[in-house]
Amino acid sequence: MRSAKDFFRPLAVGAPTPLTQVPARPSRVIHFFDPSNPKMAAKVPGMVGTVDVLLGNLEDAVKADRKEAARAGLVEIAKATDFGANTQLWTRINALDSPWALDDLTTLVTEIGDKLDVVMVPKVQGAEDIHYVDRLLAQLEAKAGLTRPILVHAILETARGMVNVEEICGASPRMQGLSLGPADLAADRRMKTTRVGGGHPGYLVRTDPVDGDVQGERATAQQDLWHYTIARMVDACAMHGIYPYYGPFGDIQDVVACEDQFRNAFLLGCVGTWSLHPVQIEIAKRVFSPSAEDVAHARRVVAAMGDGTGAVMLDGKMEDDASLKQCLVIVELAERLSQTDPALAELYAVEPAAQEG
Ligand SMILES: CC(C)(COP(=O)(O)OP(=O)(O)OC[C@H]1O[C@@H](n2cnc3c(N)ncnc32)[C@H](O)[C@@H]1OP(=O)(O)O)[C@@H](O)C(=O)NCCC(=O)NCCSC(=O)C[C@H](O)C(=O)O
Ligand SMILES: [Mg+2]
Repeated sequence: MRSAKDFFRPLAVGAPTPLTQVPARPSRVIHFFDPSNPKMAAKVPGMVGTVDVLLGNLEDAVKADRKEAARAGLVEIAKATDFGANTQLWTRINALDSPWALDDLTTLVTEIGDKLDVVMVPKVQGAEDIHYVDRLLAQLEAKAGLTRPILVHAILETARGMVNVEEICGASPRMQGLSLGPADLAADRRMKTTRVGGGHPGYLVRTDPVDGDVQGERATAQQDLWHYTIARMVDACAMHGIYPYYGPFGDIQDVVACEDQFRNAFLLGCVGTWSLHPVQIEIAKRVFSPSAEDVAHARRVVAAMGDGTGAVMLDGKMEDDASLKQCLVIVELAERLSQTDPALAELYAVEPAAQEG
């Protein structure tokens, strides 16, 4: 473990100084594309400004014999594309135990490191994986002459990674956030699901029998398979000042259940999610932006609470310091999103002066 004094020192001579705070840029939707797929790659320039993050995926979903093509394709796209101020470029590299991860990092940082905001690392098991990437990134940044550090995002998709979630979040000042990898995590945990995220109709609770009639009609309610996992991620991220995200929802056609899954994650504290197909982009943006009603209510509470102390009644409900703090989360998120999204600025009626602050 590094001492507190060393924690924010560069890990290689000439590497940029680590950030003490993760930049709070909108990342409601992390849109995955396969850079080796010509049809998807052609769509990327047109998606700039419509998604918060464009992620060139090099790992799973890219066939083994397309790994080099995907890496080269991402370099080409990054060099040719102006991502503007409101869309970040991220990548998901191959797993650290694969034959491709080292070349992924070496090529991407030296070729397009100046355009790359975040490297997503899959199947992170513990702090040792982050330490490895941290040092390597510092060496490569120094070699490439980069002036700002590339951040790291870990995917939780093993039981060991989940058990070590707190140490992963705190392993480096580069840590930007965590995503849930429900498909790999389910397999590693030996869960009996066969889906990429989402629920399962068999995971339910049933009301008690009436008059001992166990065969009688009894209401059931499907439960959320991911509640425990997401809640743990959210706490670990909040503790370390980094951001939690849901992950993939593989049933592309079921836009209704997709929205439900995204909203559960939003309500529990996640700041964004992945989109795997263009149809999921608008869902993610809508769900991870607070509603106009919630923003208006939150502002009323903030106004009613004055100096923030004491308790007041508003619409028959008690408001105090703790509800004020929840409302400030909503108001601050709305103001941050309004700075990059004119439609939301209008929806939330944010004054231009507030947008600049
Ligand atoms: C899921 C898909 C394979 C579906 O692709 P396709 O069959 O081509 O869908 P459509 O015909 O509906 O596509 C319509 C047009 O849209 C383009 N398209 C599709 N997806 C994308 C995209 N992601 N970005 C940009 N453009 C896209 C198609 O090319 C069509 O174009 P056109 O013909 O010109 O109209 C496909 O969507 C896909 O591969 N998506 C990404 C999948 C992915 O990244 N998977 C990895 C992340 S999930 C994971 O890894 C699990 C996780 O790690 C865990 O453990 O849980
Ligand atoms: Mg996975």
